[in-house]
Amino acid sequence: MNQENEKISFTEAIRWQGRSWKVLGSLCPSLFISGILYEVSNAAIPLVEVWLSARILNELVSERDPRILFRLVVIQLVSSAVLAAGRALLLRWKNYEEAVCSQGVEKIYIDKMIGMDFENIDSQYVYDTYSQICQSDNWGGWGLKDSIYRTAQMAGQLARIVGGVGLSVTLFASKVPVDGGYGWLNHPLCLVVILGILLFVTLFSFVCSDKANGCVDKASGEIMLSNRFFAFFGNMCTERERAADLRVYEQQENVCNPYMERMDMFRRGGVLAKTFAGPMGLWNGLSASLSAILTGAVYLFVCMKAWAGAFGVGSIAQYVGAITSLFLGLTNLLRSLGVMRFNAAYLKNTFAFLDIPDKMYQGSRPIEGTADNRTAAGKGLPDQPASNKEFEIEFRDVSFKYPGSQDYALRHVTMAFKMGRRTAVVGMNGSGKTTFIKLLCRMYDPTEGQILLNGVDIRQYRYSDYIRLFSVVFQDFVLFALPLGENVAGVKDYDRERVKECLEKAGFSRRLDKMPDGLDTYLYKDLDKEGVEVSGGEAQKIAIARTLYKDAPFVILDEPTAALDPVAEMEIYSKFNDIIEDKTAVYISHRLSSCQFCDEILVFDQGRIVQRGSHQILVADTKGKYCEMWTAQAQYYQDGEQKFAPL
Ligand SMILES: Nc1ncnc2c1ncn2[C@@H]1O[C@H](COP(=O)(O)OP(=O)(O)OP(=O)(O)O)[C@@H](O)[C@H]1O
Repeated sequence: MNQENEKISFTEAIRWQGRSWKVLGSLCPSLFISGILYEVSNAAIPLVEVWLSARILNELVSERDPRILFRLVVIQLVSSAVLAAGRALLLRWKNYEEAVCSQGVEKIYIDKMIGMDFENIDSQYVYDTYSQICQSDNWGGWGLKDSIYRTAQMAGQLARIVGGVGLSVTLFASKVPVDGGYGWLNHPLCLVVILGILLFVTLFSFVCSDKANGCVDKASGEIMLSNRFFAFFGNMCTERERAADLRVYEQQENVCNPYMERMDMFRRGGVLAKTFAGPMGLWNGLSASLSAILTGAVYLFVCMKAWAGAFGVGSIAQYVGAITSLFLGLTNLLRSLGVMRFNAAYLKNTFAFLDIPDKMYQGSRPIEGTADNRTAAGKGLPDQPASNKEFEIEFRDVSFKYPGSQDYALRHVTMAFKMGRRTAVVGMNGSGKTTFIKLLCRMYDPTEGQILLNGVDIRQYRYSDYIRLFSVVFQDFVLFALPLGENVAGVKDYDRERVKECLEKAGFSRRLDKMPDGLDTYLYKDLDKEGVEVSGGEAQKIAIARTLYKDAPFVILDEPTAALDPVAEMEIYSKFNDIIEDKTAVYISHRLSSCQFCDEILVFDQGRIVQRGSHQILVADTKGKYCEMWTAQAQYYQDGEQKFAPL
């Protein structure tokens, strides 16, 4: 990131800042208003207080009129109370808006990720860009969030400058009596020298703090990489799914700790410590000493003018406060501009992520009969998914390479799904079965060839309509830590009877009876401490029920019974026809005996369909791949039977 930062010019930084204002302005306009008002009040309140205090002090050392003094003290007290209360209210408003906006910014990324072309999710570039955003946010709130705070702070700094100028004008305008020997203080050169010192110290102090920031900037690449390692190994050690492996293979000691120890960054005497204690500390120290020198110079000048009789002693506090405010405002404004430029590199990365083009799901052709019928209200609507007889899908000479891969995962696949029929897809590991399903669901588009729905290229259809044609249990399906019923229905407002029916068909009814809150029982404990843990097989049954509830014309089951016990597996197979009804079913399994009930079996080998037909036909071809796999499996079972039969 530091190399990026070097390349970003100030004009470009303003461009990225402008873009972020546009995004944030529509996302959380109230945060801009509350943030700016809060920072301005923060800058203005001390100036008001110092001005009133100066009036009181001047009165004390001059006329000492009790009525005026009383009035001034009351004004001071009331205004302090009102301003403090106003600032507290503004802070409350700003904090609230910040929390809302922070969620909004996260939502921007979530929406982008969810709406993204599936193939992009797999891409290394997307992964890197997104991790960079998360890391910079975790590390220092860099990116969109910083751009909001920076804007508000700059407004506050401007207010400090304006206030400082306003309160210090009379310092330069008021003349000392010429006969006291201090007449030279009225000389315009004196004003020029004082302003020159102010300007020089401001600029030099800015340069010092910029150098100090530069030290962190230089280390930022390493810091983020270390953060990434730390987060990765740190999270790994706390993941429940890894707990067993970590213990059995002592991975904490052998993998996590050595990696974390190798990271020099956060250790005593490491890169970060050296950066803070070394040049960065020195630059910051120099900047602070210069500020002190400036304050000293201002005190001297102001006191001399007061001594010479240009104004009352009370005004000393006002002028010192005003000049300090002016100096702080100027330095911090310059610093903020520098930080804005620094942050531009993170904004650039953020927009590189948000601008990743989504090309895949551009089709607009509607598919009749594909309304979402999962809600309770949706059930029974005339626009439910029509019978599968209306949908025929054909692969026409489809070949496919994963993005960035040189090898074809599928080669010249040509086939059509016969309506209402069951198709089994079998093959060795890595032969292309899951890839075939991913293309069918349009997670990816073919590299060559076409997939057609009712004779039309599927790219032309509206994706939301197209995906409603499928119910899929993926090999690596995931359930939500939400109530069981919502997991099955995929919506909050669902038809409870239908969910129960689907769970029963999937063989989950006995477990459902034991669920403390029935369909309302939370799965896992992430969101509810009373949530229940389900076994791998039970989770698979819930995933099958989810498939049934969706009631789509195509049902795809990728290794649907891999985690089921033999009884549950047998139940699913014996009820398979009832479960699937008249839908088109695609079934991937390594257990060839379970494919026998299918009308057609497609045998994949190295991305090609090398055989197709019914079990009887395929098994009869003794030189074919299917027969080879079948014999290997049958052998295993026969051996087993021989071994265990006597028992
Ligand atoms: N995201 C990916 N990027 C690159 N290559 C991939 C990706 N996913 C799979 N592959 C490759 O594509 C080929 C086919 O994989 P696929 O997952 O379709 O096989 P499969 O037949 O389903 O295997 P299994 O029986 O083990 O589930 C494999 O060589 C695999 O390494």
